[in-house]
Amino acid sequence: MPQPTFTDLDGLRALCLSPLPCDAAAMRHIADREALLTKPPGSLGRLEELTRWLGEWQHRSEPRLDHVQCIVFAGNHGVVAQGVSAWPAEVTALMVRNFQTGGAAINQLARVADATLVVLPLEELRPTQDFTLQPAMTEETFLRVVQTGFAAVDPAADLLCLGEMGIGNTTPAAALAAALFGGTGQDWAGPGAGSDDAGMARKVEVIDRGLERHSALLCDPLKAAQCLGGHELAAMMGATLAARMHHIPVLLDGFVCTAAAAALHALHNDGLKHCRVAHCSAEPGHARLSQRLGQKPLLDFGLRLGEGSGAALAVPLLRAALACHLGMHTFAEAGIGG
Ligand SMILES: O=C(O)c1ccc[n+]([C@@H]2O[C@H](COP(=O)([O-])O)[C@@H](O)[C@H]2O)c1
Ligand SMILES: Cc1cc2nc[nH]c2cc1C
Repeated sequence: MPQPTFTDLDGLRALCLSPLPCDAAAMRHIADREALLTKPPGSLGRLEELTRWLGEWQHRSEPRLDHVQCIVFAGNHGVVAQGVSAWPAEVTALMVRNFQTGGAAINQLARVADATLVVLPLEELRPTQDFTLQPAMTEETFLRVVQTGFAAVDPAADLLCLGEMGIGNTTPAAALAAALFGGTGQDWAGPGAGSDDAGMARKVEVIDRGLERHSALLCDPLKAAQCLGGHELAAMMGATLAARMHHIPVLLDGFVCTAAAAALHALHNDGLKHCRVAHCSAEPGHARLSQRLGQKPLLDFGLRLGEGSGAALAVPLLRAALACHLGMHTFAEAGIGG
């Protein structure tokens, strides 16, 4: 498939609204085999549903997980100047270096998941604009980072794990969630990477000011993502869209990643059907956000790290689902039953 070029929001919107290439026949084939395996029907619970989901989106009646790609997008945020994070913006670049030298949690979890890790700092880590004063990104910058995210996806991947790093990014994520699903800063803000009560109060107020400033545009999910989001959020949205076009199922990570992808759901009710929320973050808004997307996170481990950590952690679960589906004997093969 040729790489699309996003020159305006309407072109991007058209792709977001284009038909969803799922494969119902592959899913039926998997369900038919599942019924023959040596176990009471349905007894492998959600593992069975996950195998069908992989086949439906990979377009394979025998799904594979030979090549798992994990992408961590990194960006900085203008709103950090307003004291919305417990950490200074410089930590974003320092953590990118840590990813590149193998020292972060995601390096270990990606290795355990047998995933190829790609780390992509966006816009040379220049911060977005402060969204309480102006749109976080111009339309041009927004489209450029969406495109970068789209292009980062390996079309040959069997599964994509998405993650991010960006000091301050739980603030744009909460603002975007409020814009897409309603509510205020109070409804969607959480402690992020460790904000105290005073930091949380600043965050709530910053989100509310952003919602107020851009209120005229927020009925459009793409405008909301441009005005309130961030570089790494826009790139994750682009990567999620690319994965759908390339028939690659996606594991979304925590609150920030899910909020970024949620714009696709807001544009089209089925826009995230090829995605699963991998875990429920301890960030309080994440459970509600997952619910609004009709998603039940696969794991609930109290993680609140980002980096794609929860997505990588869920990969062995998918490998387990496939191992059972592909490796088990049927009743006939095992000589059980009449
Ligand atoms: O996505 C999540 O569930 C999540 C929850 C808490 C913190 N984070 C990470 O923490 C950073 C943002 O926190 P903050 O407080 O600076 O907005 C950013 O690098 C995220 O990857 C991410
Ligand atoms: C140290 C640190 C590591 C992170 N990884 C993702 N977000 C993070 C935020 C901080 C502060």
